[in-house]
Amino acid sequence: IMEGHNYGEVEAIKDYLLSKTAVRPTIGIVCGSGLGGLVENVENKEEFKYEDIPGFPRSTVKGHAGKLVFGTLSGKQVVCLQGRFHFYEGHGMLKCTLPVRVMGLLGIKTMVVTNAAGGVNRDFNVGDIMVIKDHVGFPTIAGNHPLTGLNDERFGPRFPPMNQVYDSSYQKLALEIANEAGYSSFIRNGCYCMFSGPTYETVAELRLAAALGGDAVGMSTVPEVIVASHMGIKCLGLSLITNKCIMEYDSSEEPNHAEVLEAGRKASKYVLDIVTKFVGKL
Ligand SMILES: Nc1nc2ncn(CCNC(CO)CO)c2c(=O)[nH]1
Repeated sequence: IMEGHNYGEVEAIKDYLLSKTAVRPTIGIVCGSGLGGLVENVENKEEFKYEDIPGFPRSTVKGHAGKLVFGTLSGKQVVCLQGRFHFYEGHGMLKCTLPVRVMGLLGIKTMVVTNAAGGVNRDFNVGDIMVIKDHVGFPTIAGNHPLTGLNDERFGPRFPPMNQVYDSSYQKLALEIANEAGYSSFIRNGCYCMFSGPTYETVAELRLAAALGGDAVGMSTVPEVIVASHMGIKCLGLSLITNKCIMEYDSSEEPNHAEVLEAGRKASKYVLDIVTKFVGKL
């Protein structure tokens, strides 16, 4: 099949899942590195391992469980992706974003996407939570894009607008929730820059991101948000800052995945609190 034409594949997975659960989710939640604990507050959980879902990709990254979790959160019917697919794992962009298309056909109208990210903005600290207001997708700008190839109008339009991709009322609500919860000292609002990974960025690449107004960098989220927005799903993005990017040549430090997972575990309770309250207020 020509790339970009996976409606039938997605529909078959949707039909399989609808036959297995009575949950009809209106909200999808994507859990980032070390943020799998987000599903702790979900009640009446019904879990499907990715490998048990016919046609679903396999997750390969440490810290990503690989489960689709249906249930109720703050009184709303939700579906959570516990473990996401990254472009750096070698999945094409179509496969990376297939779970979002499945959630779209399941009927979600809102997607909350969380990720771990490196802090580029020098005011950011480890443990900060950044409400995403916009993104720069280096891979998608270069053509590694989930919407290239044939466009299936049943998903969305050929040329989708991207100027409102992070819903401004959702950003406002998330910031209000965080400030009311007493998180004002570590809640941020900024721009997320995606690099393909798996390498972390060079100093020059980080300076490029900063020059473009980037506040945080990561290796995910952009493809999922593009595909969700294409399907008319409104998005809220939350980046947990797990490390400060090294932007000097004479630094002896090195970024590593262990510190990302550790910081994620420590601060995930705040992300969980914001998401739980956000879902309740929709
Ligand atoms: N400099 C930098 N720091 C980061 N901390 C978390 N991530 C997000 C990537 N997370 C995993 C892979 O999913 C690698 O730690 C990054 C990143 O991409 N770059």
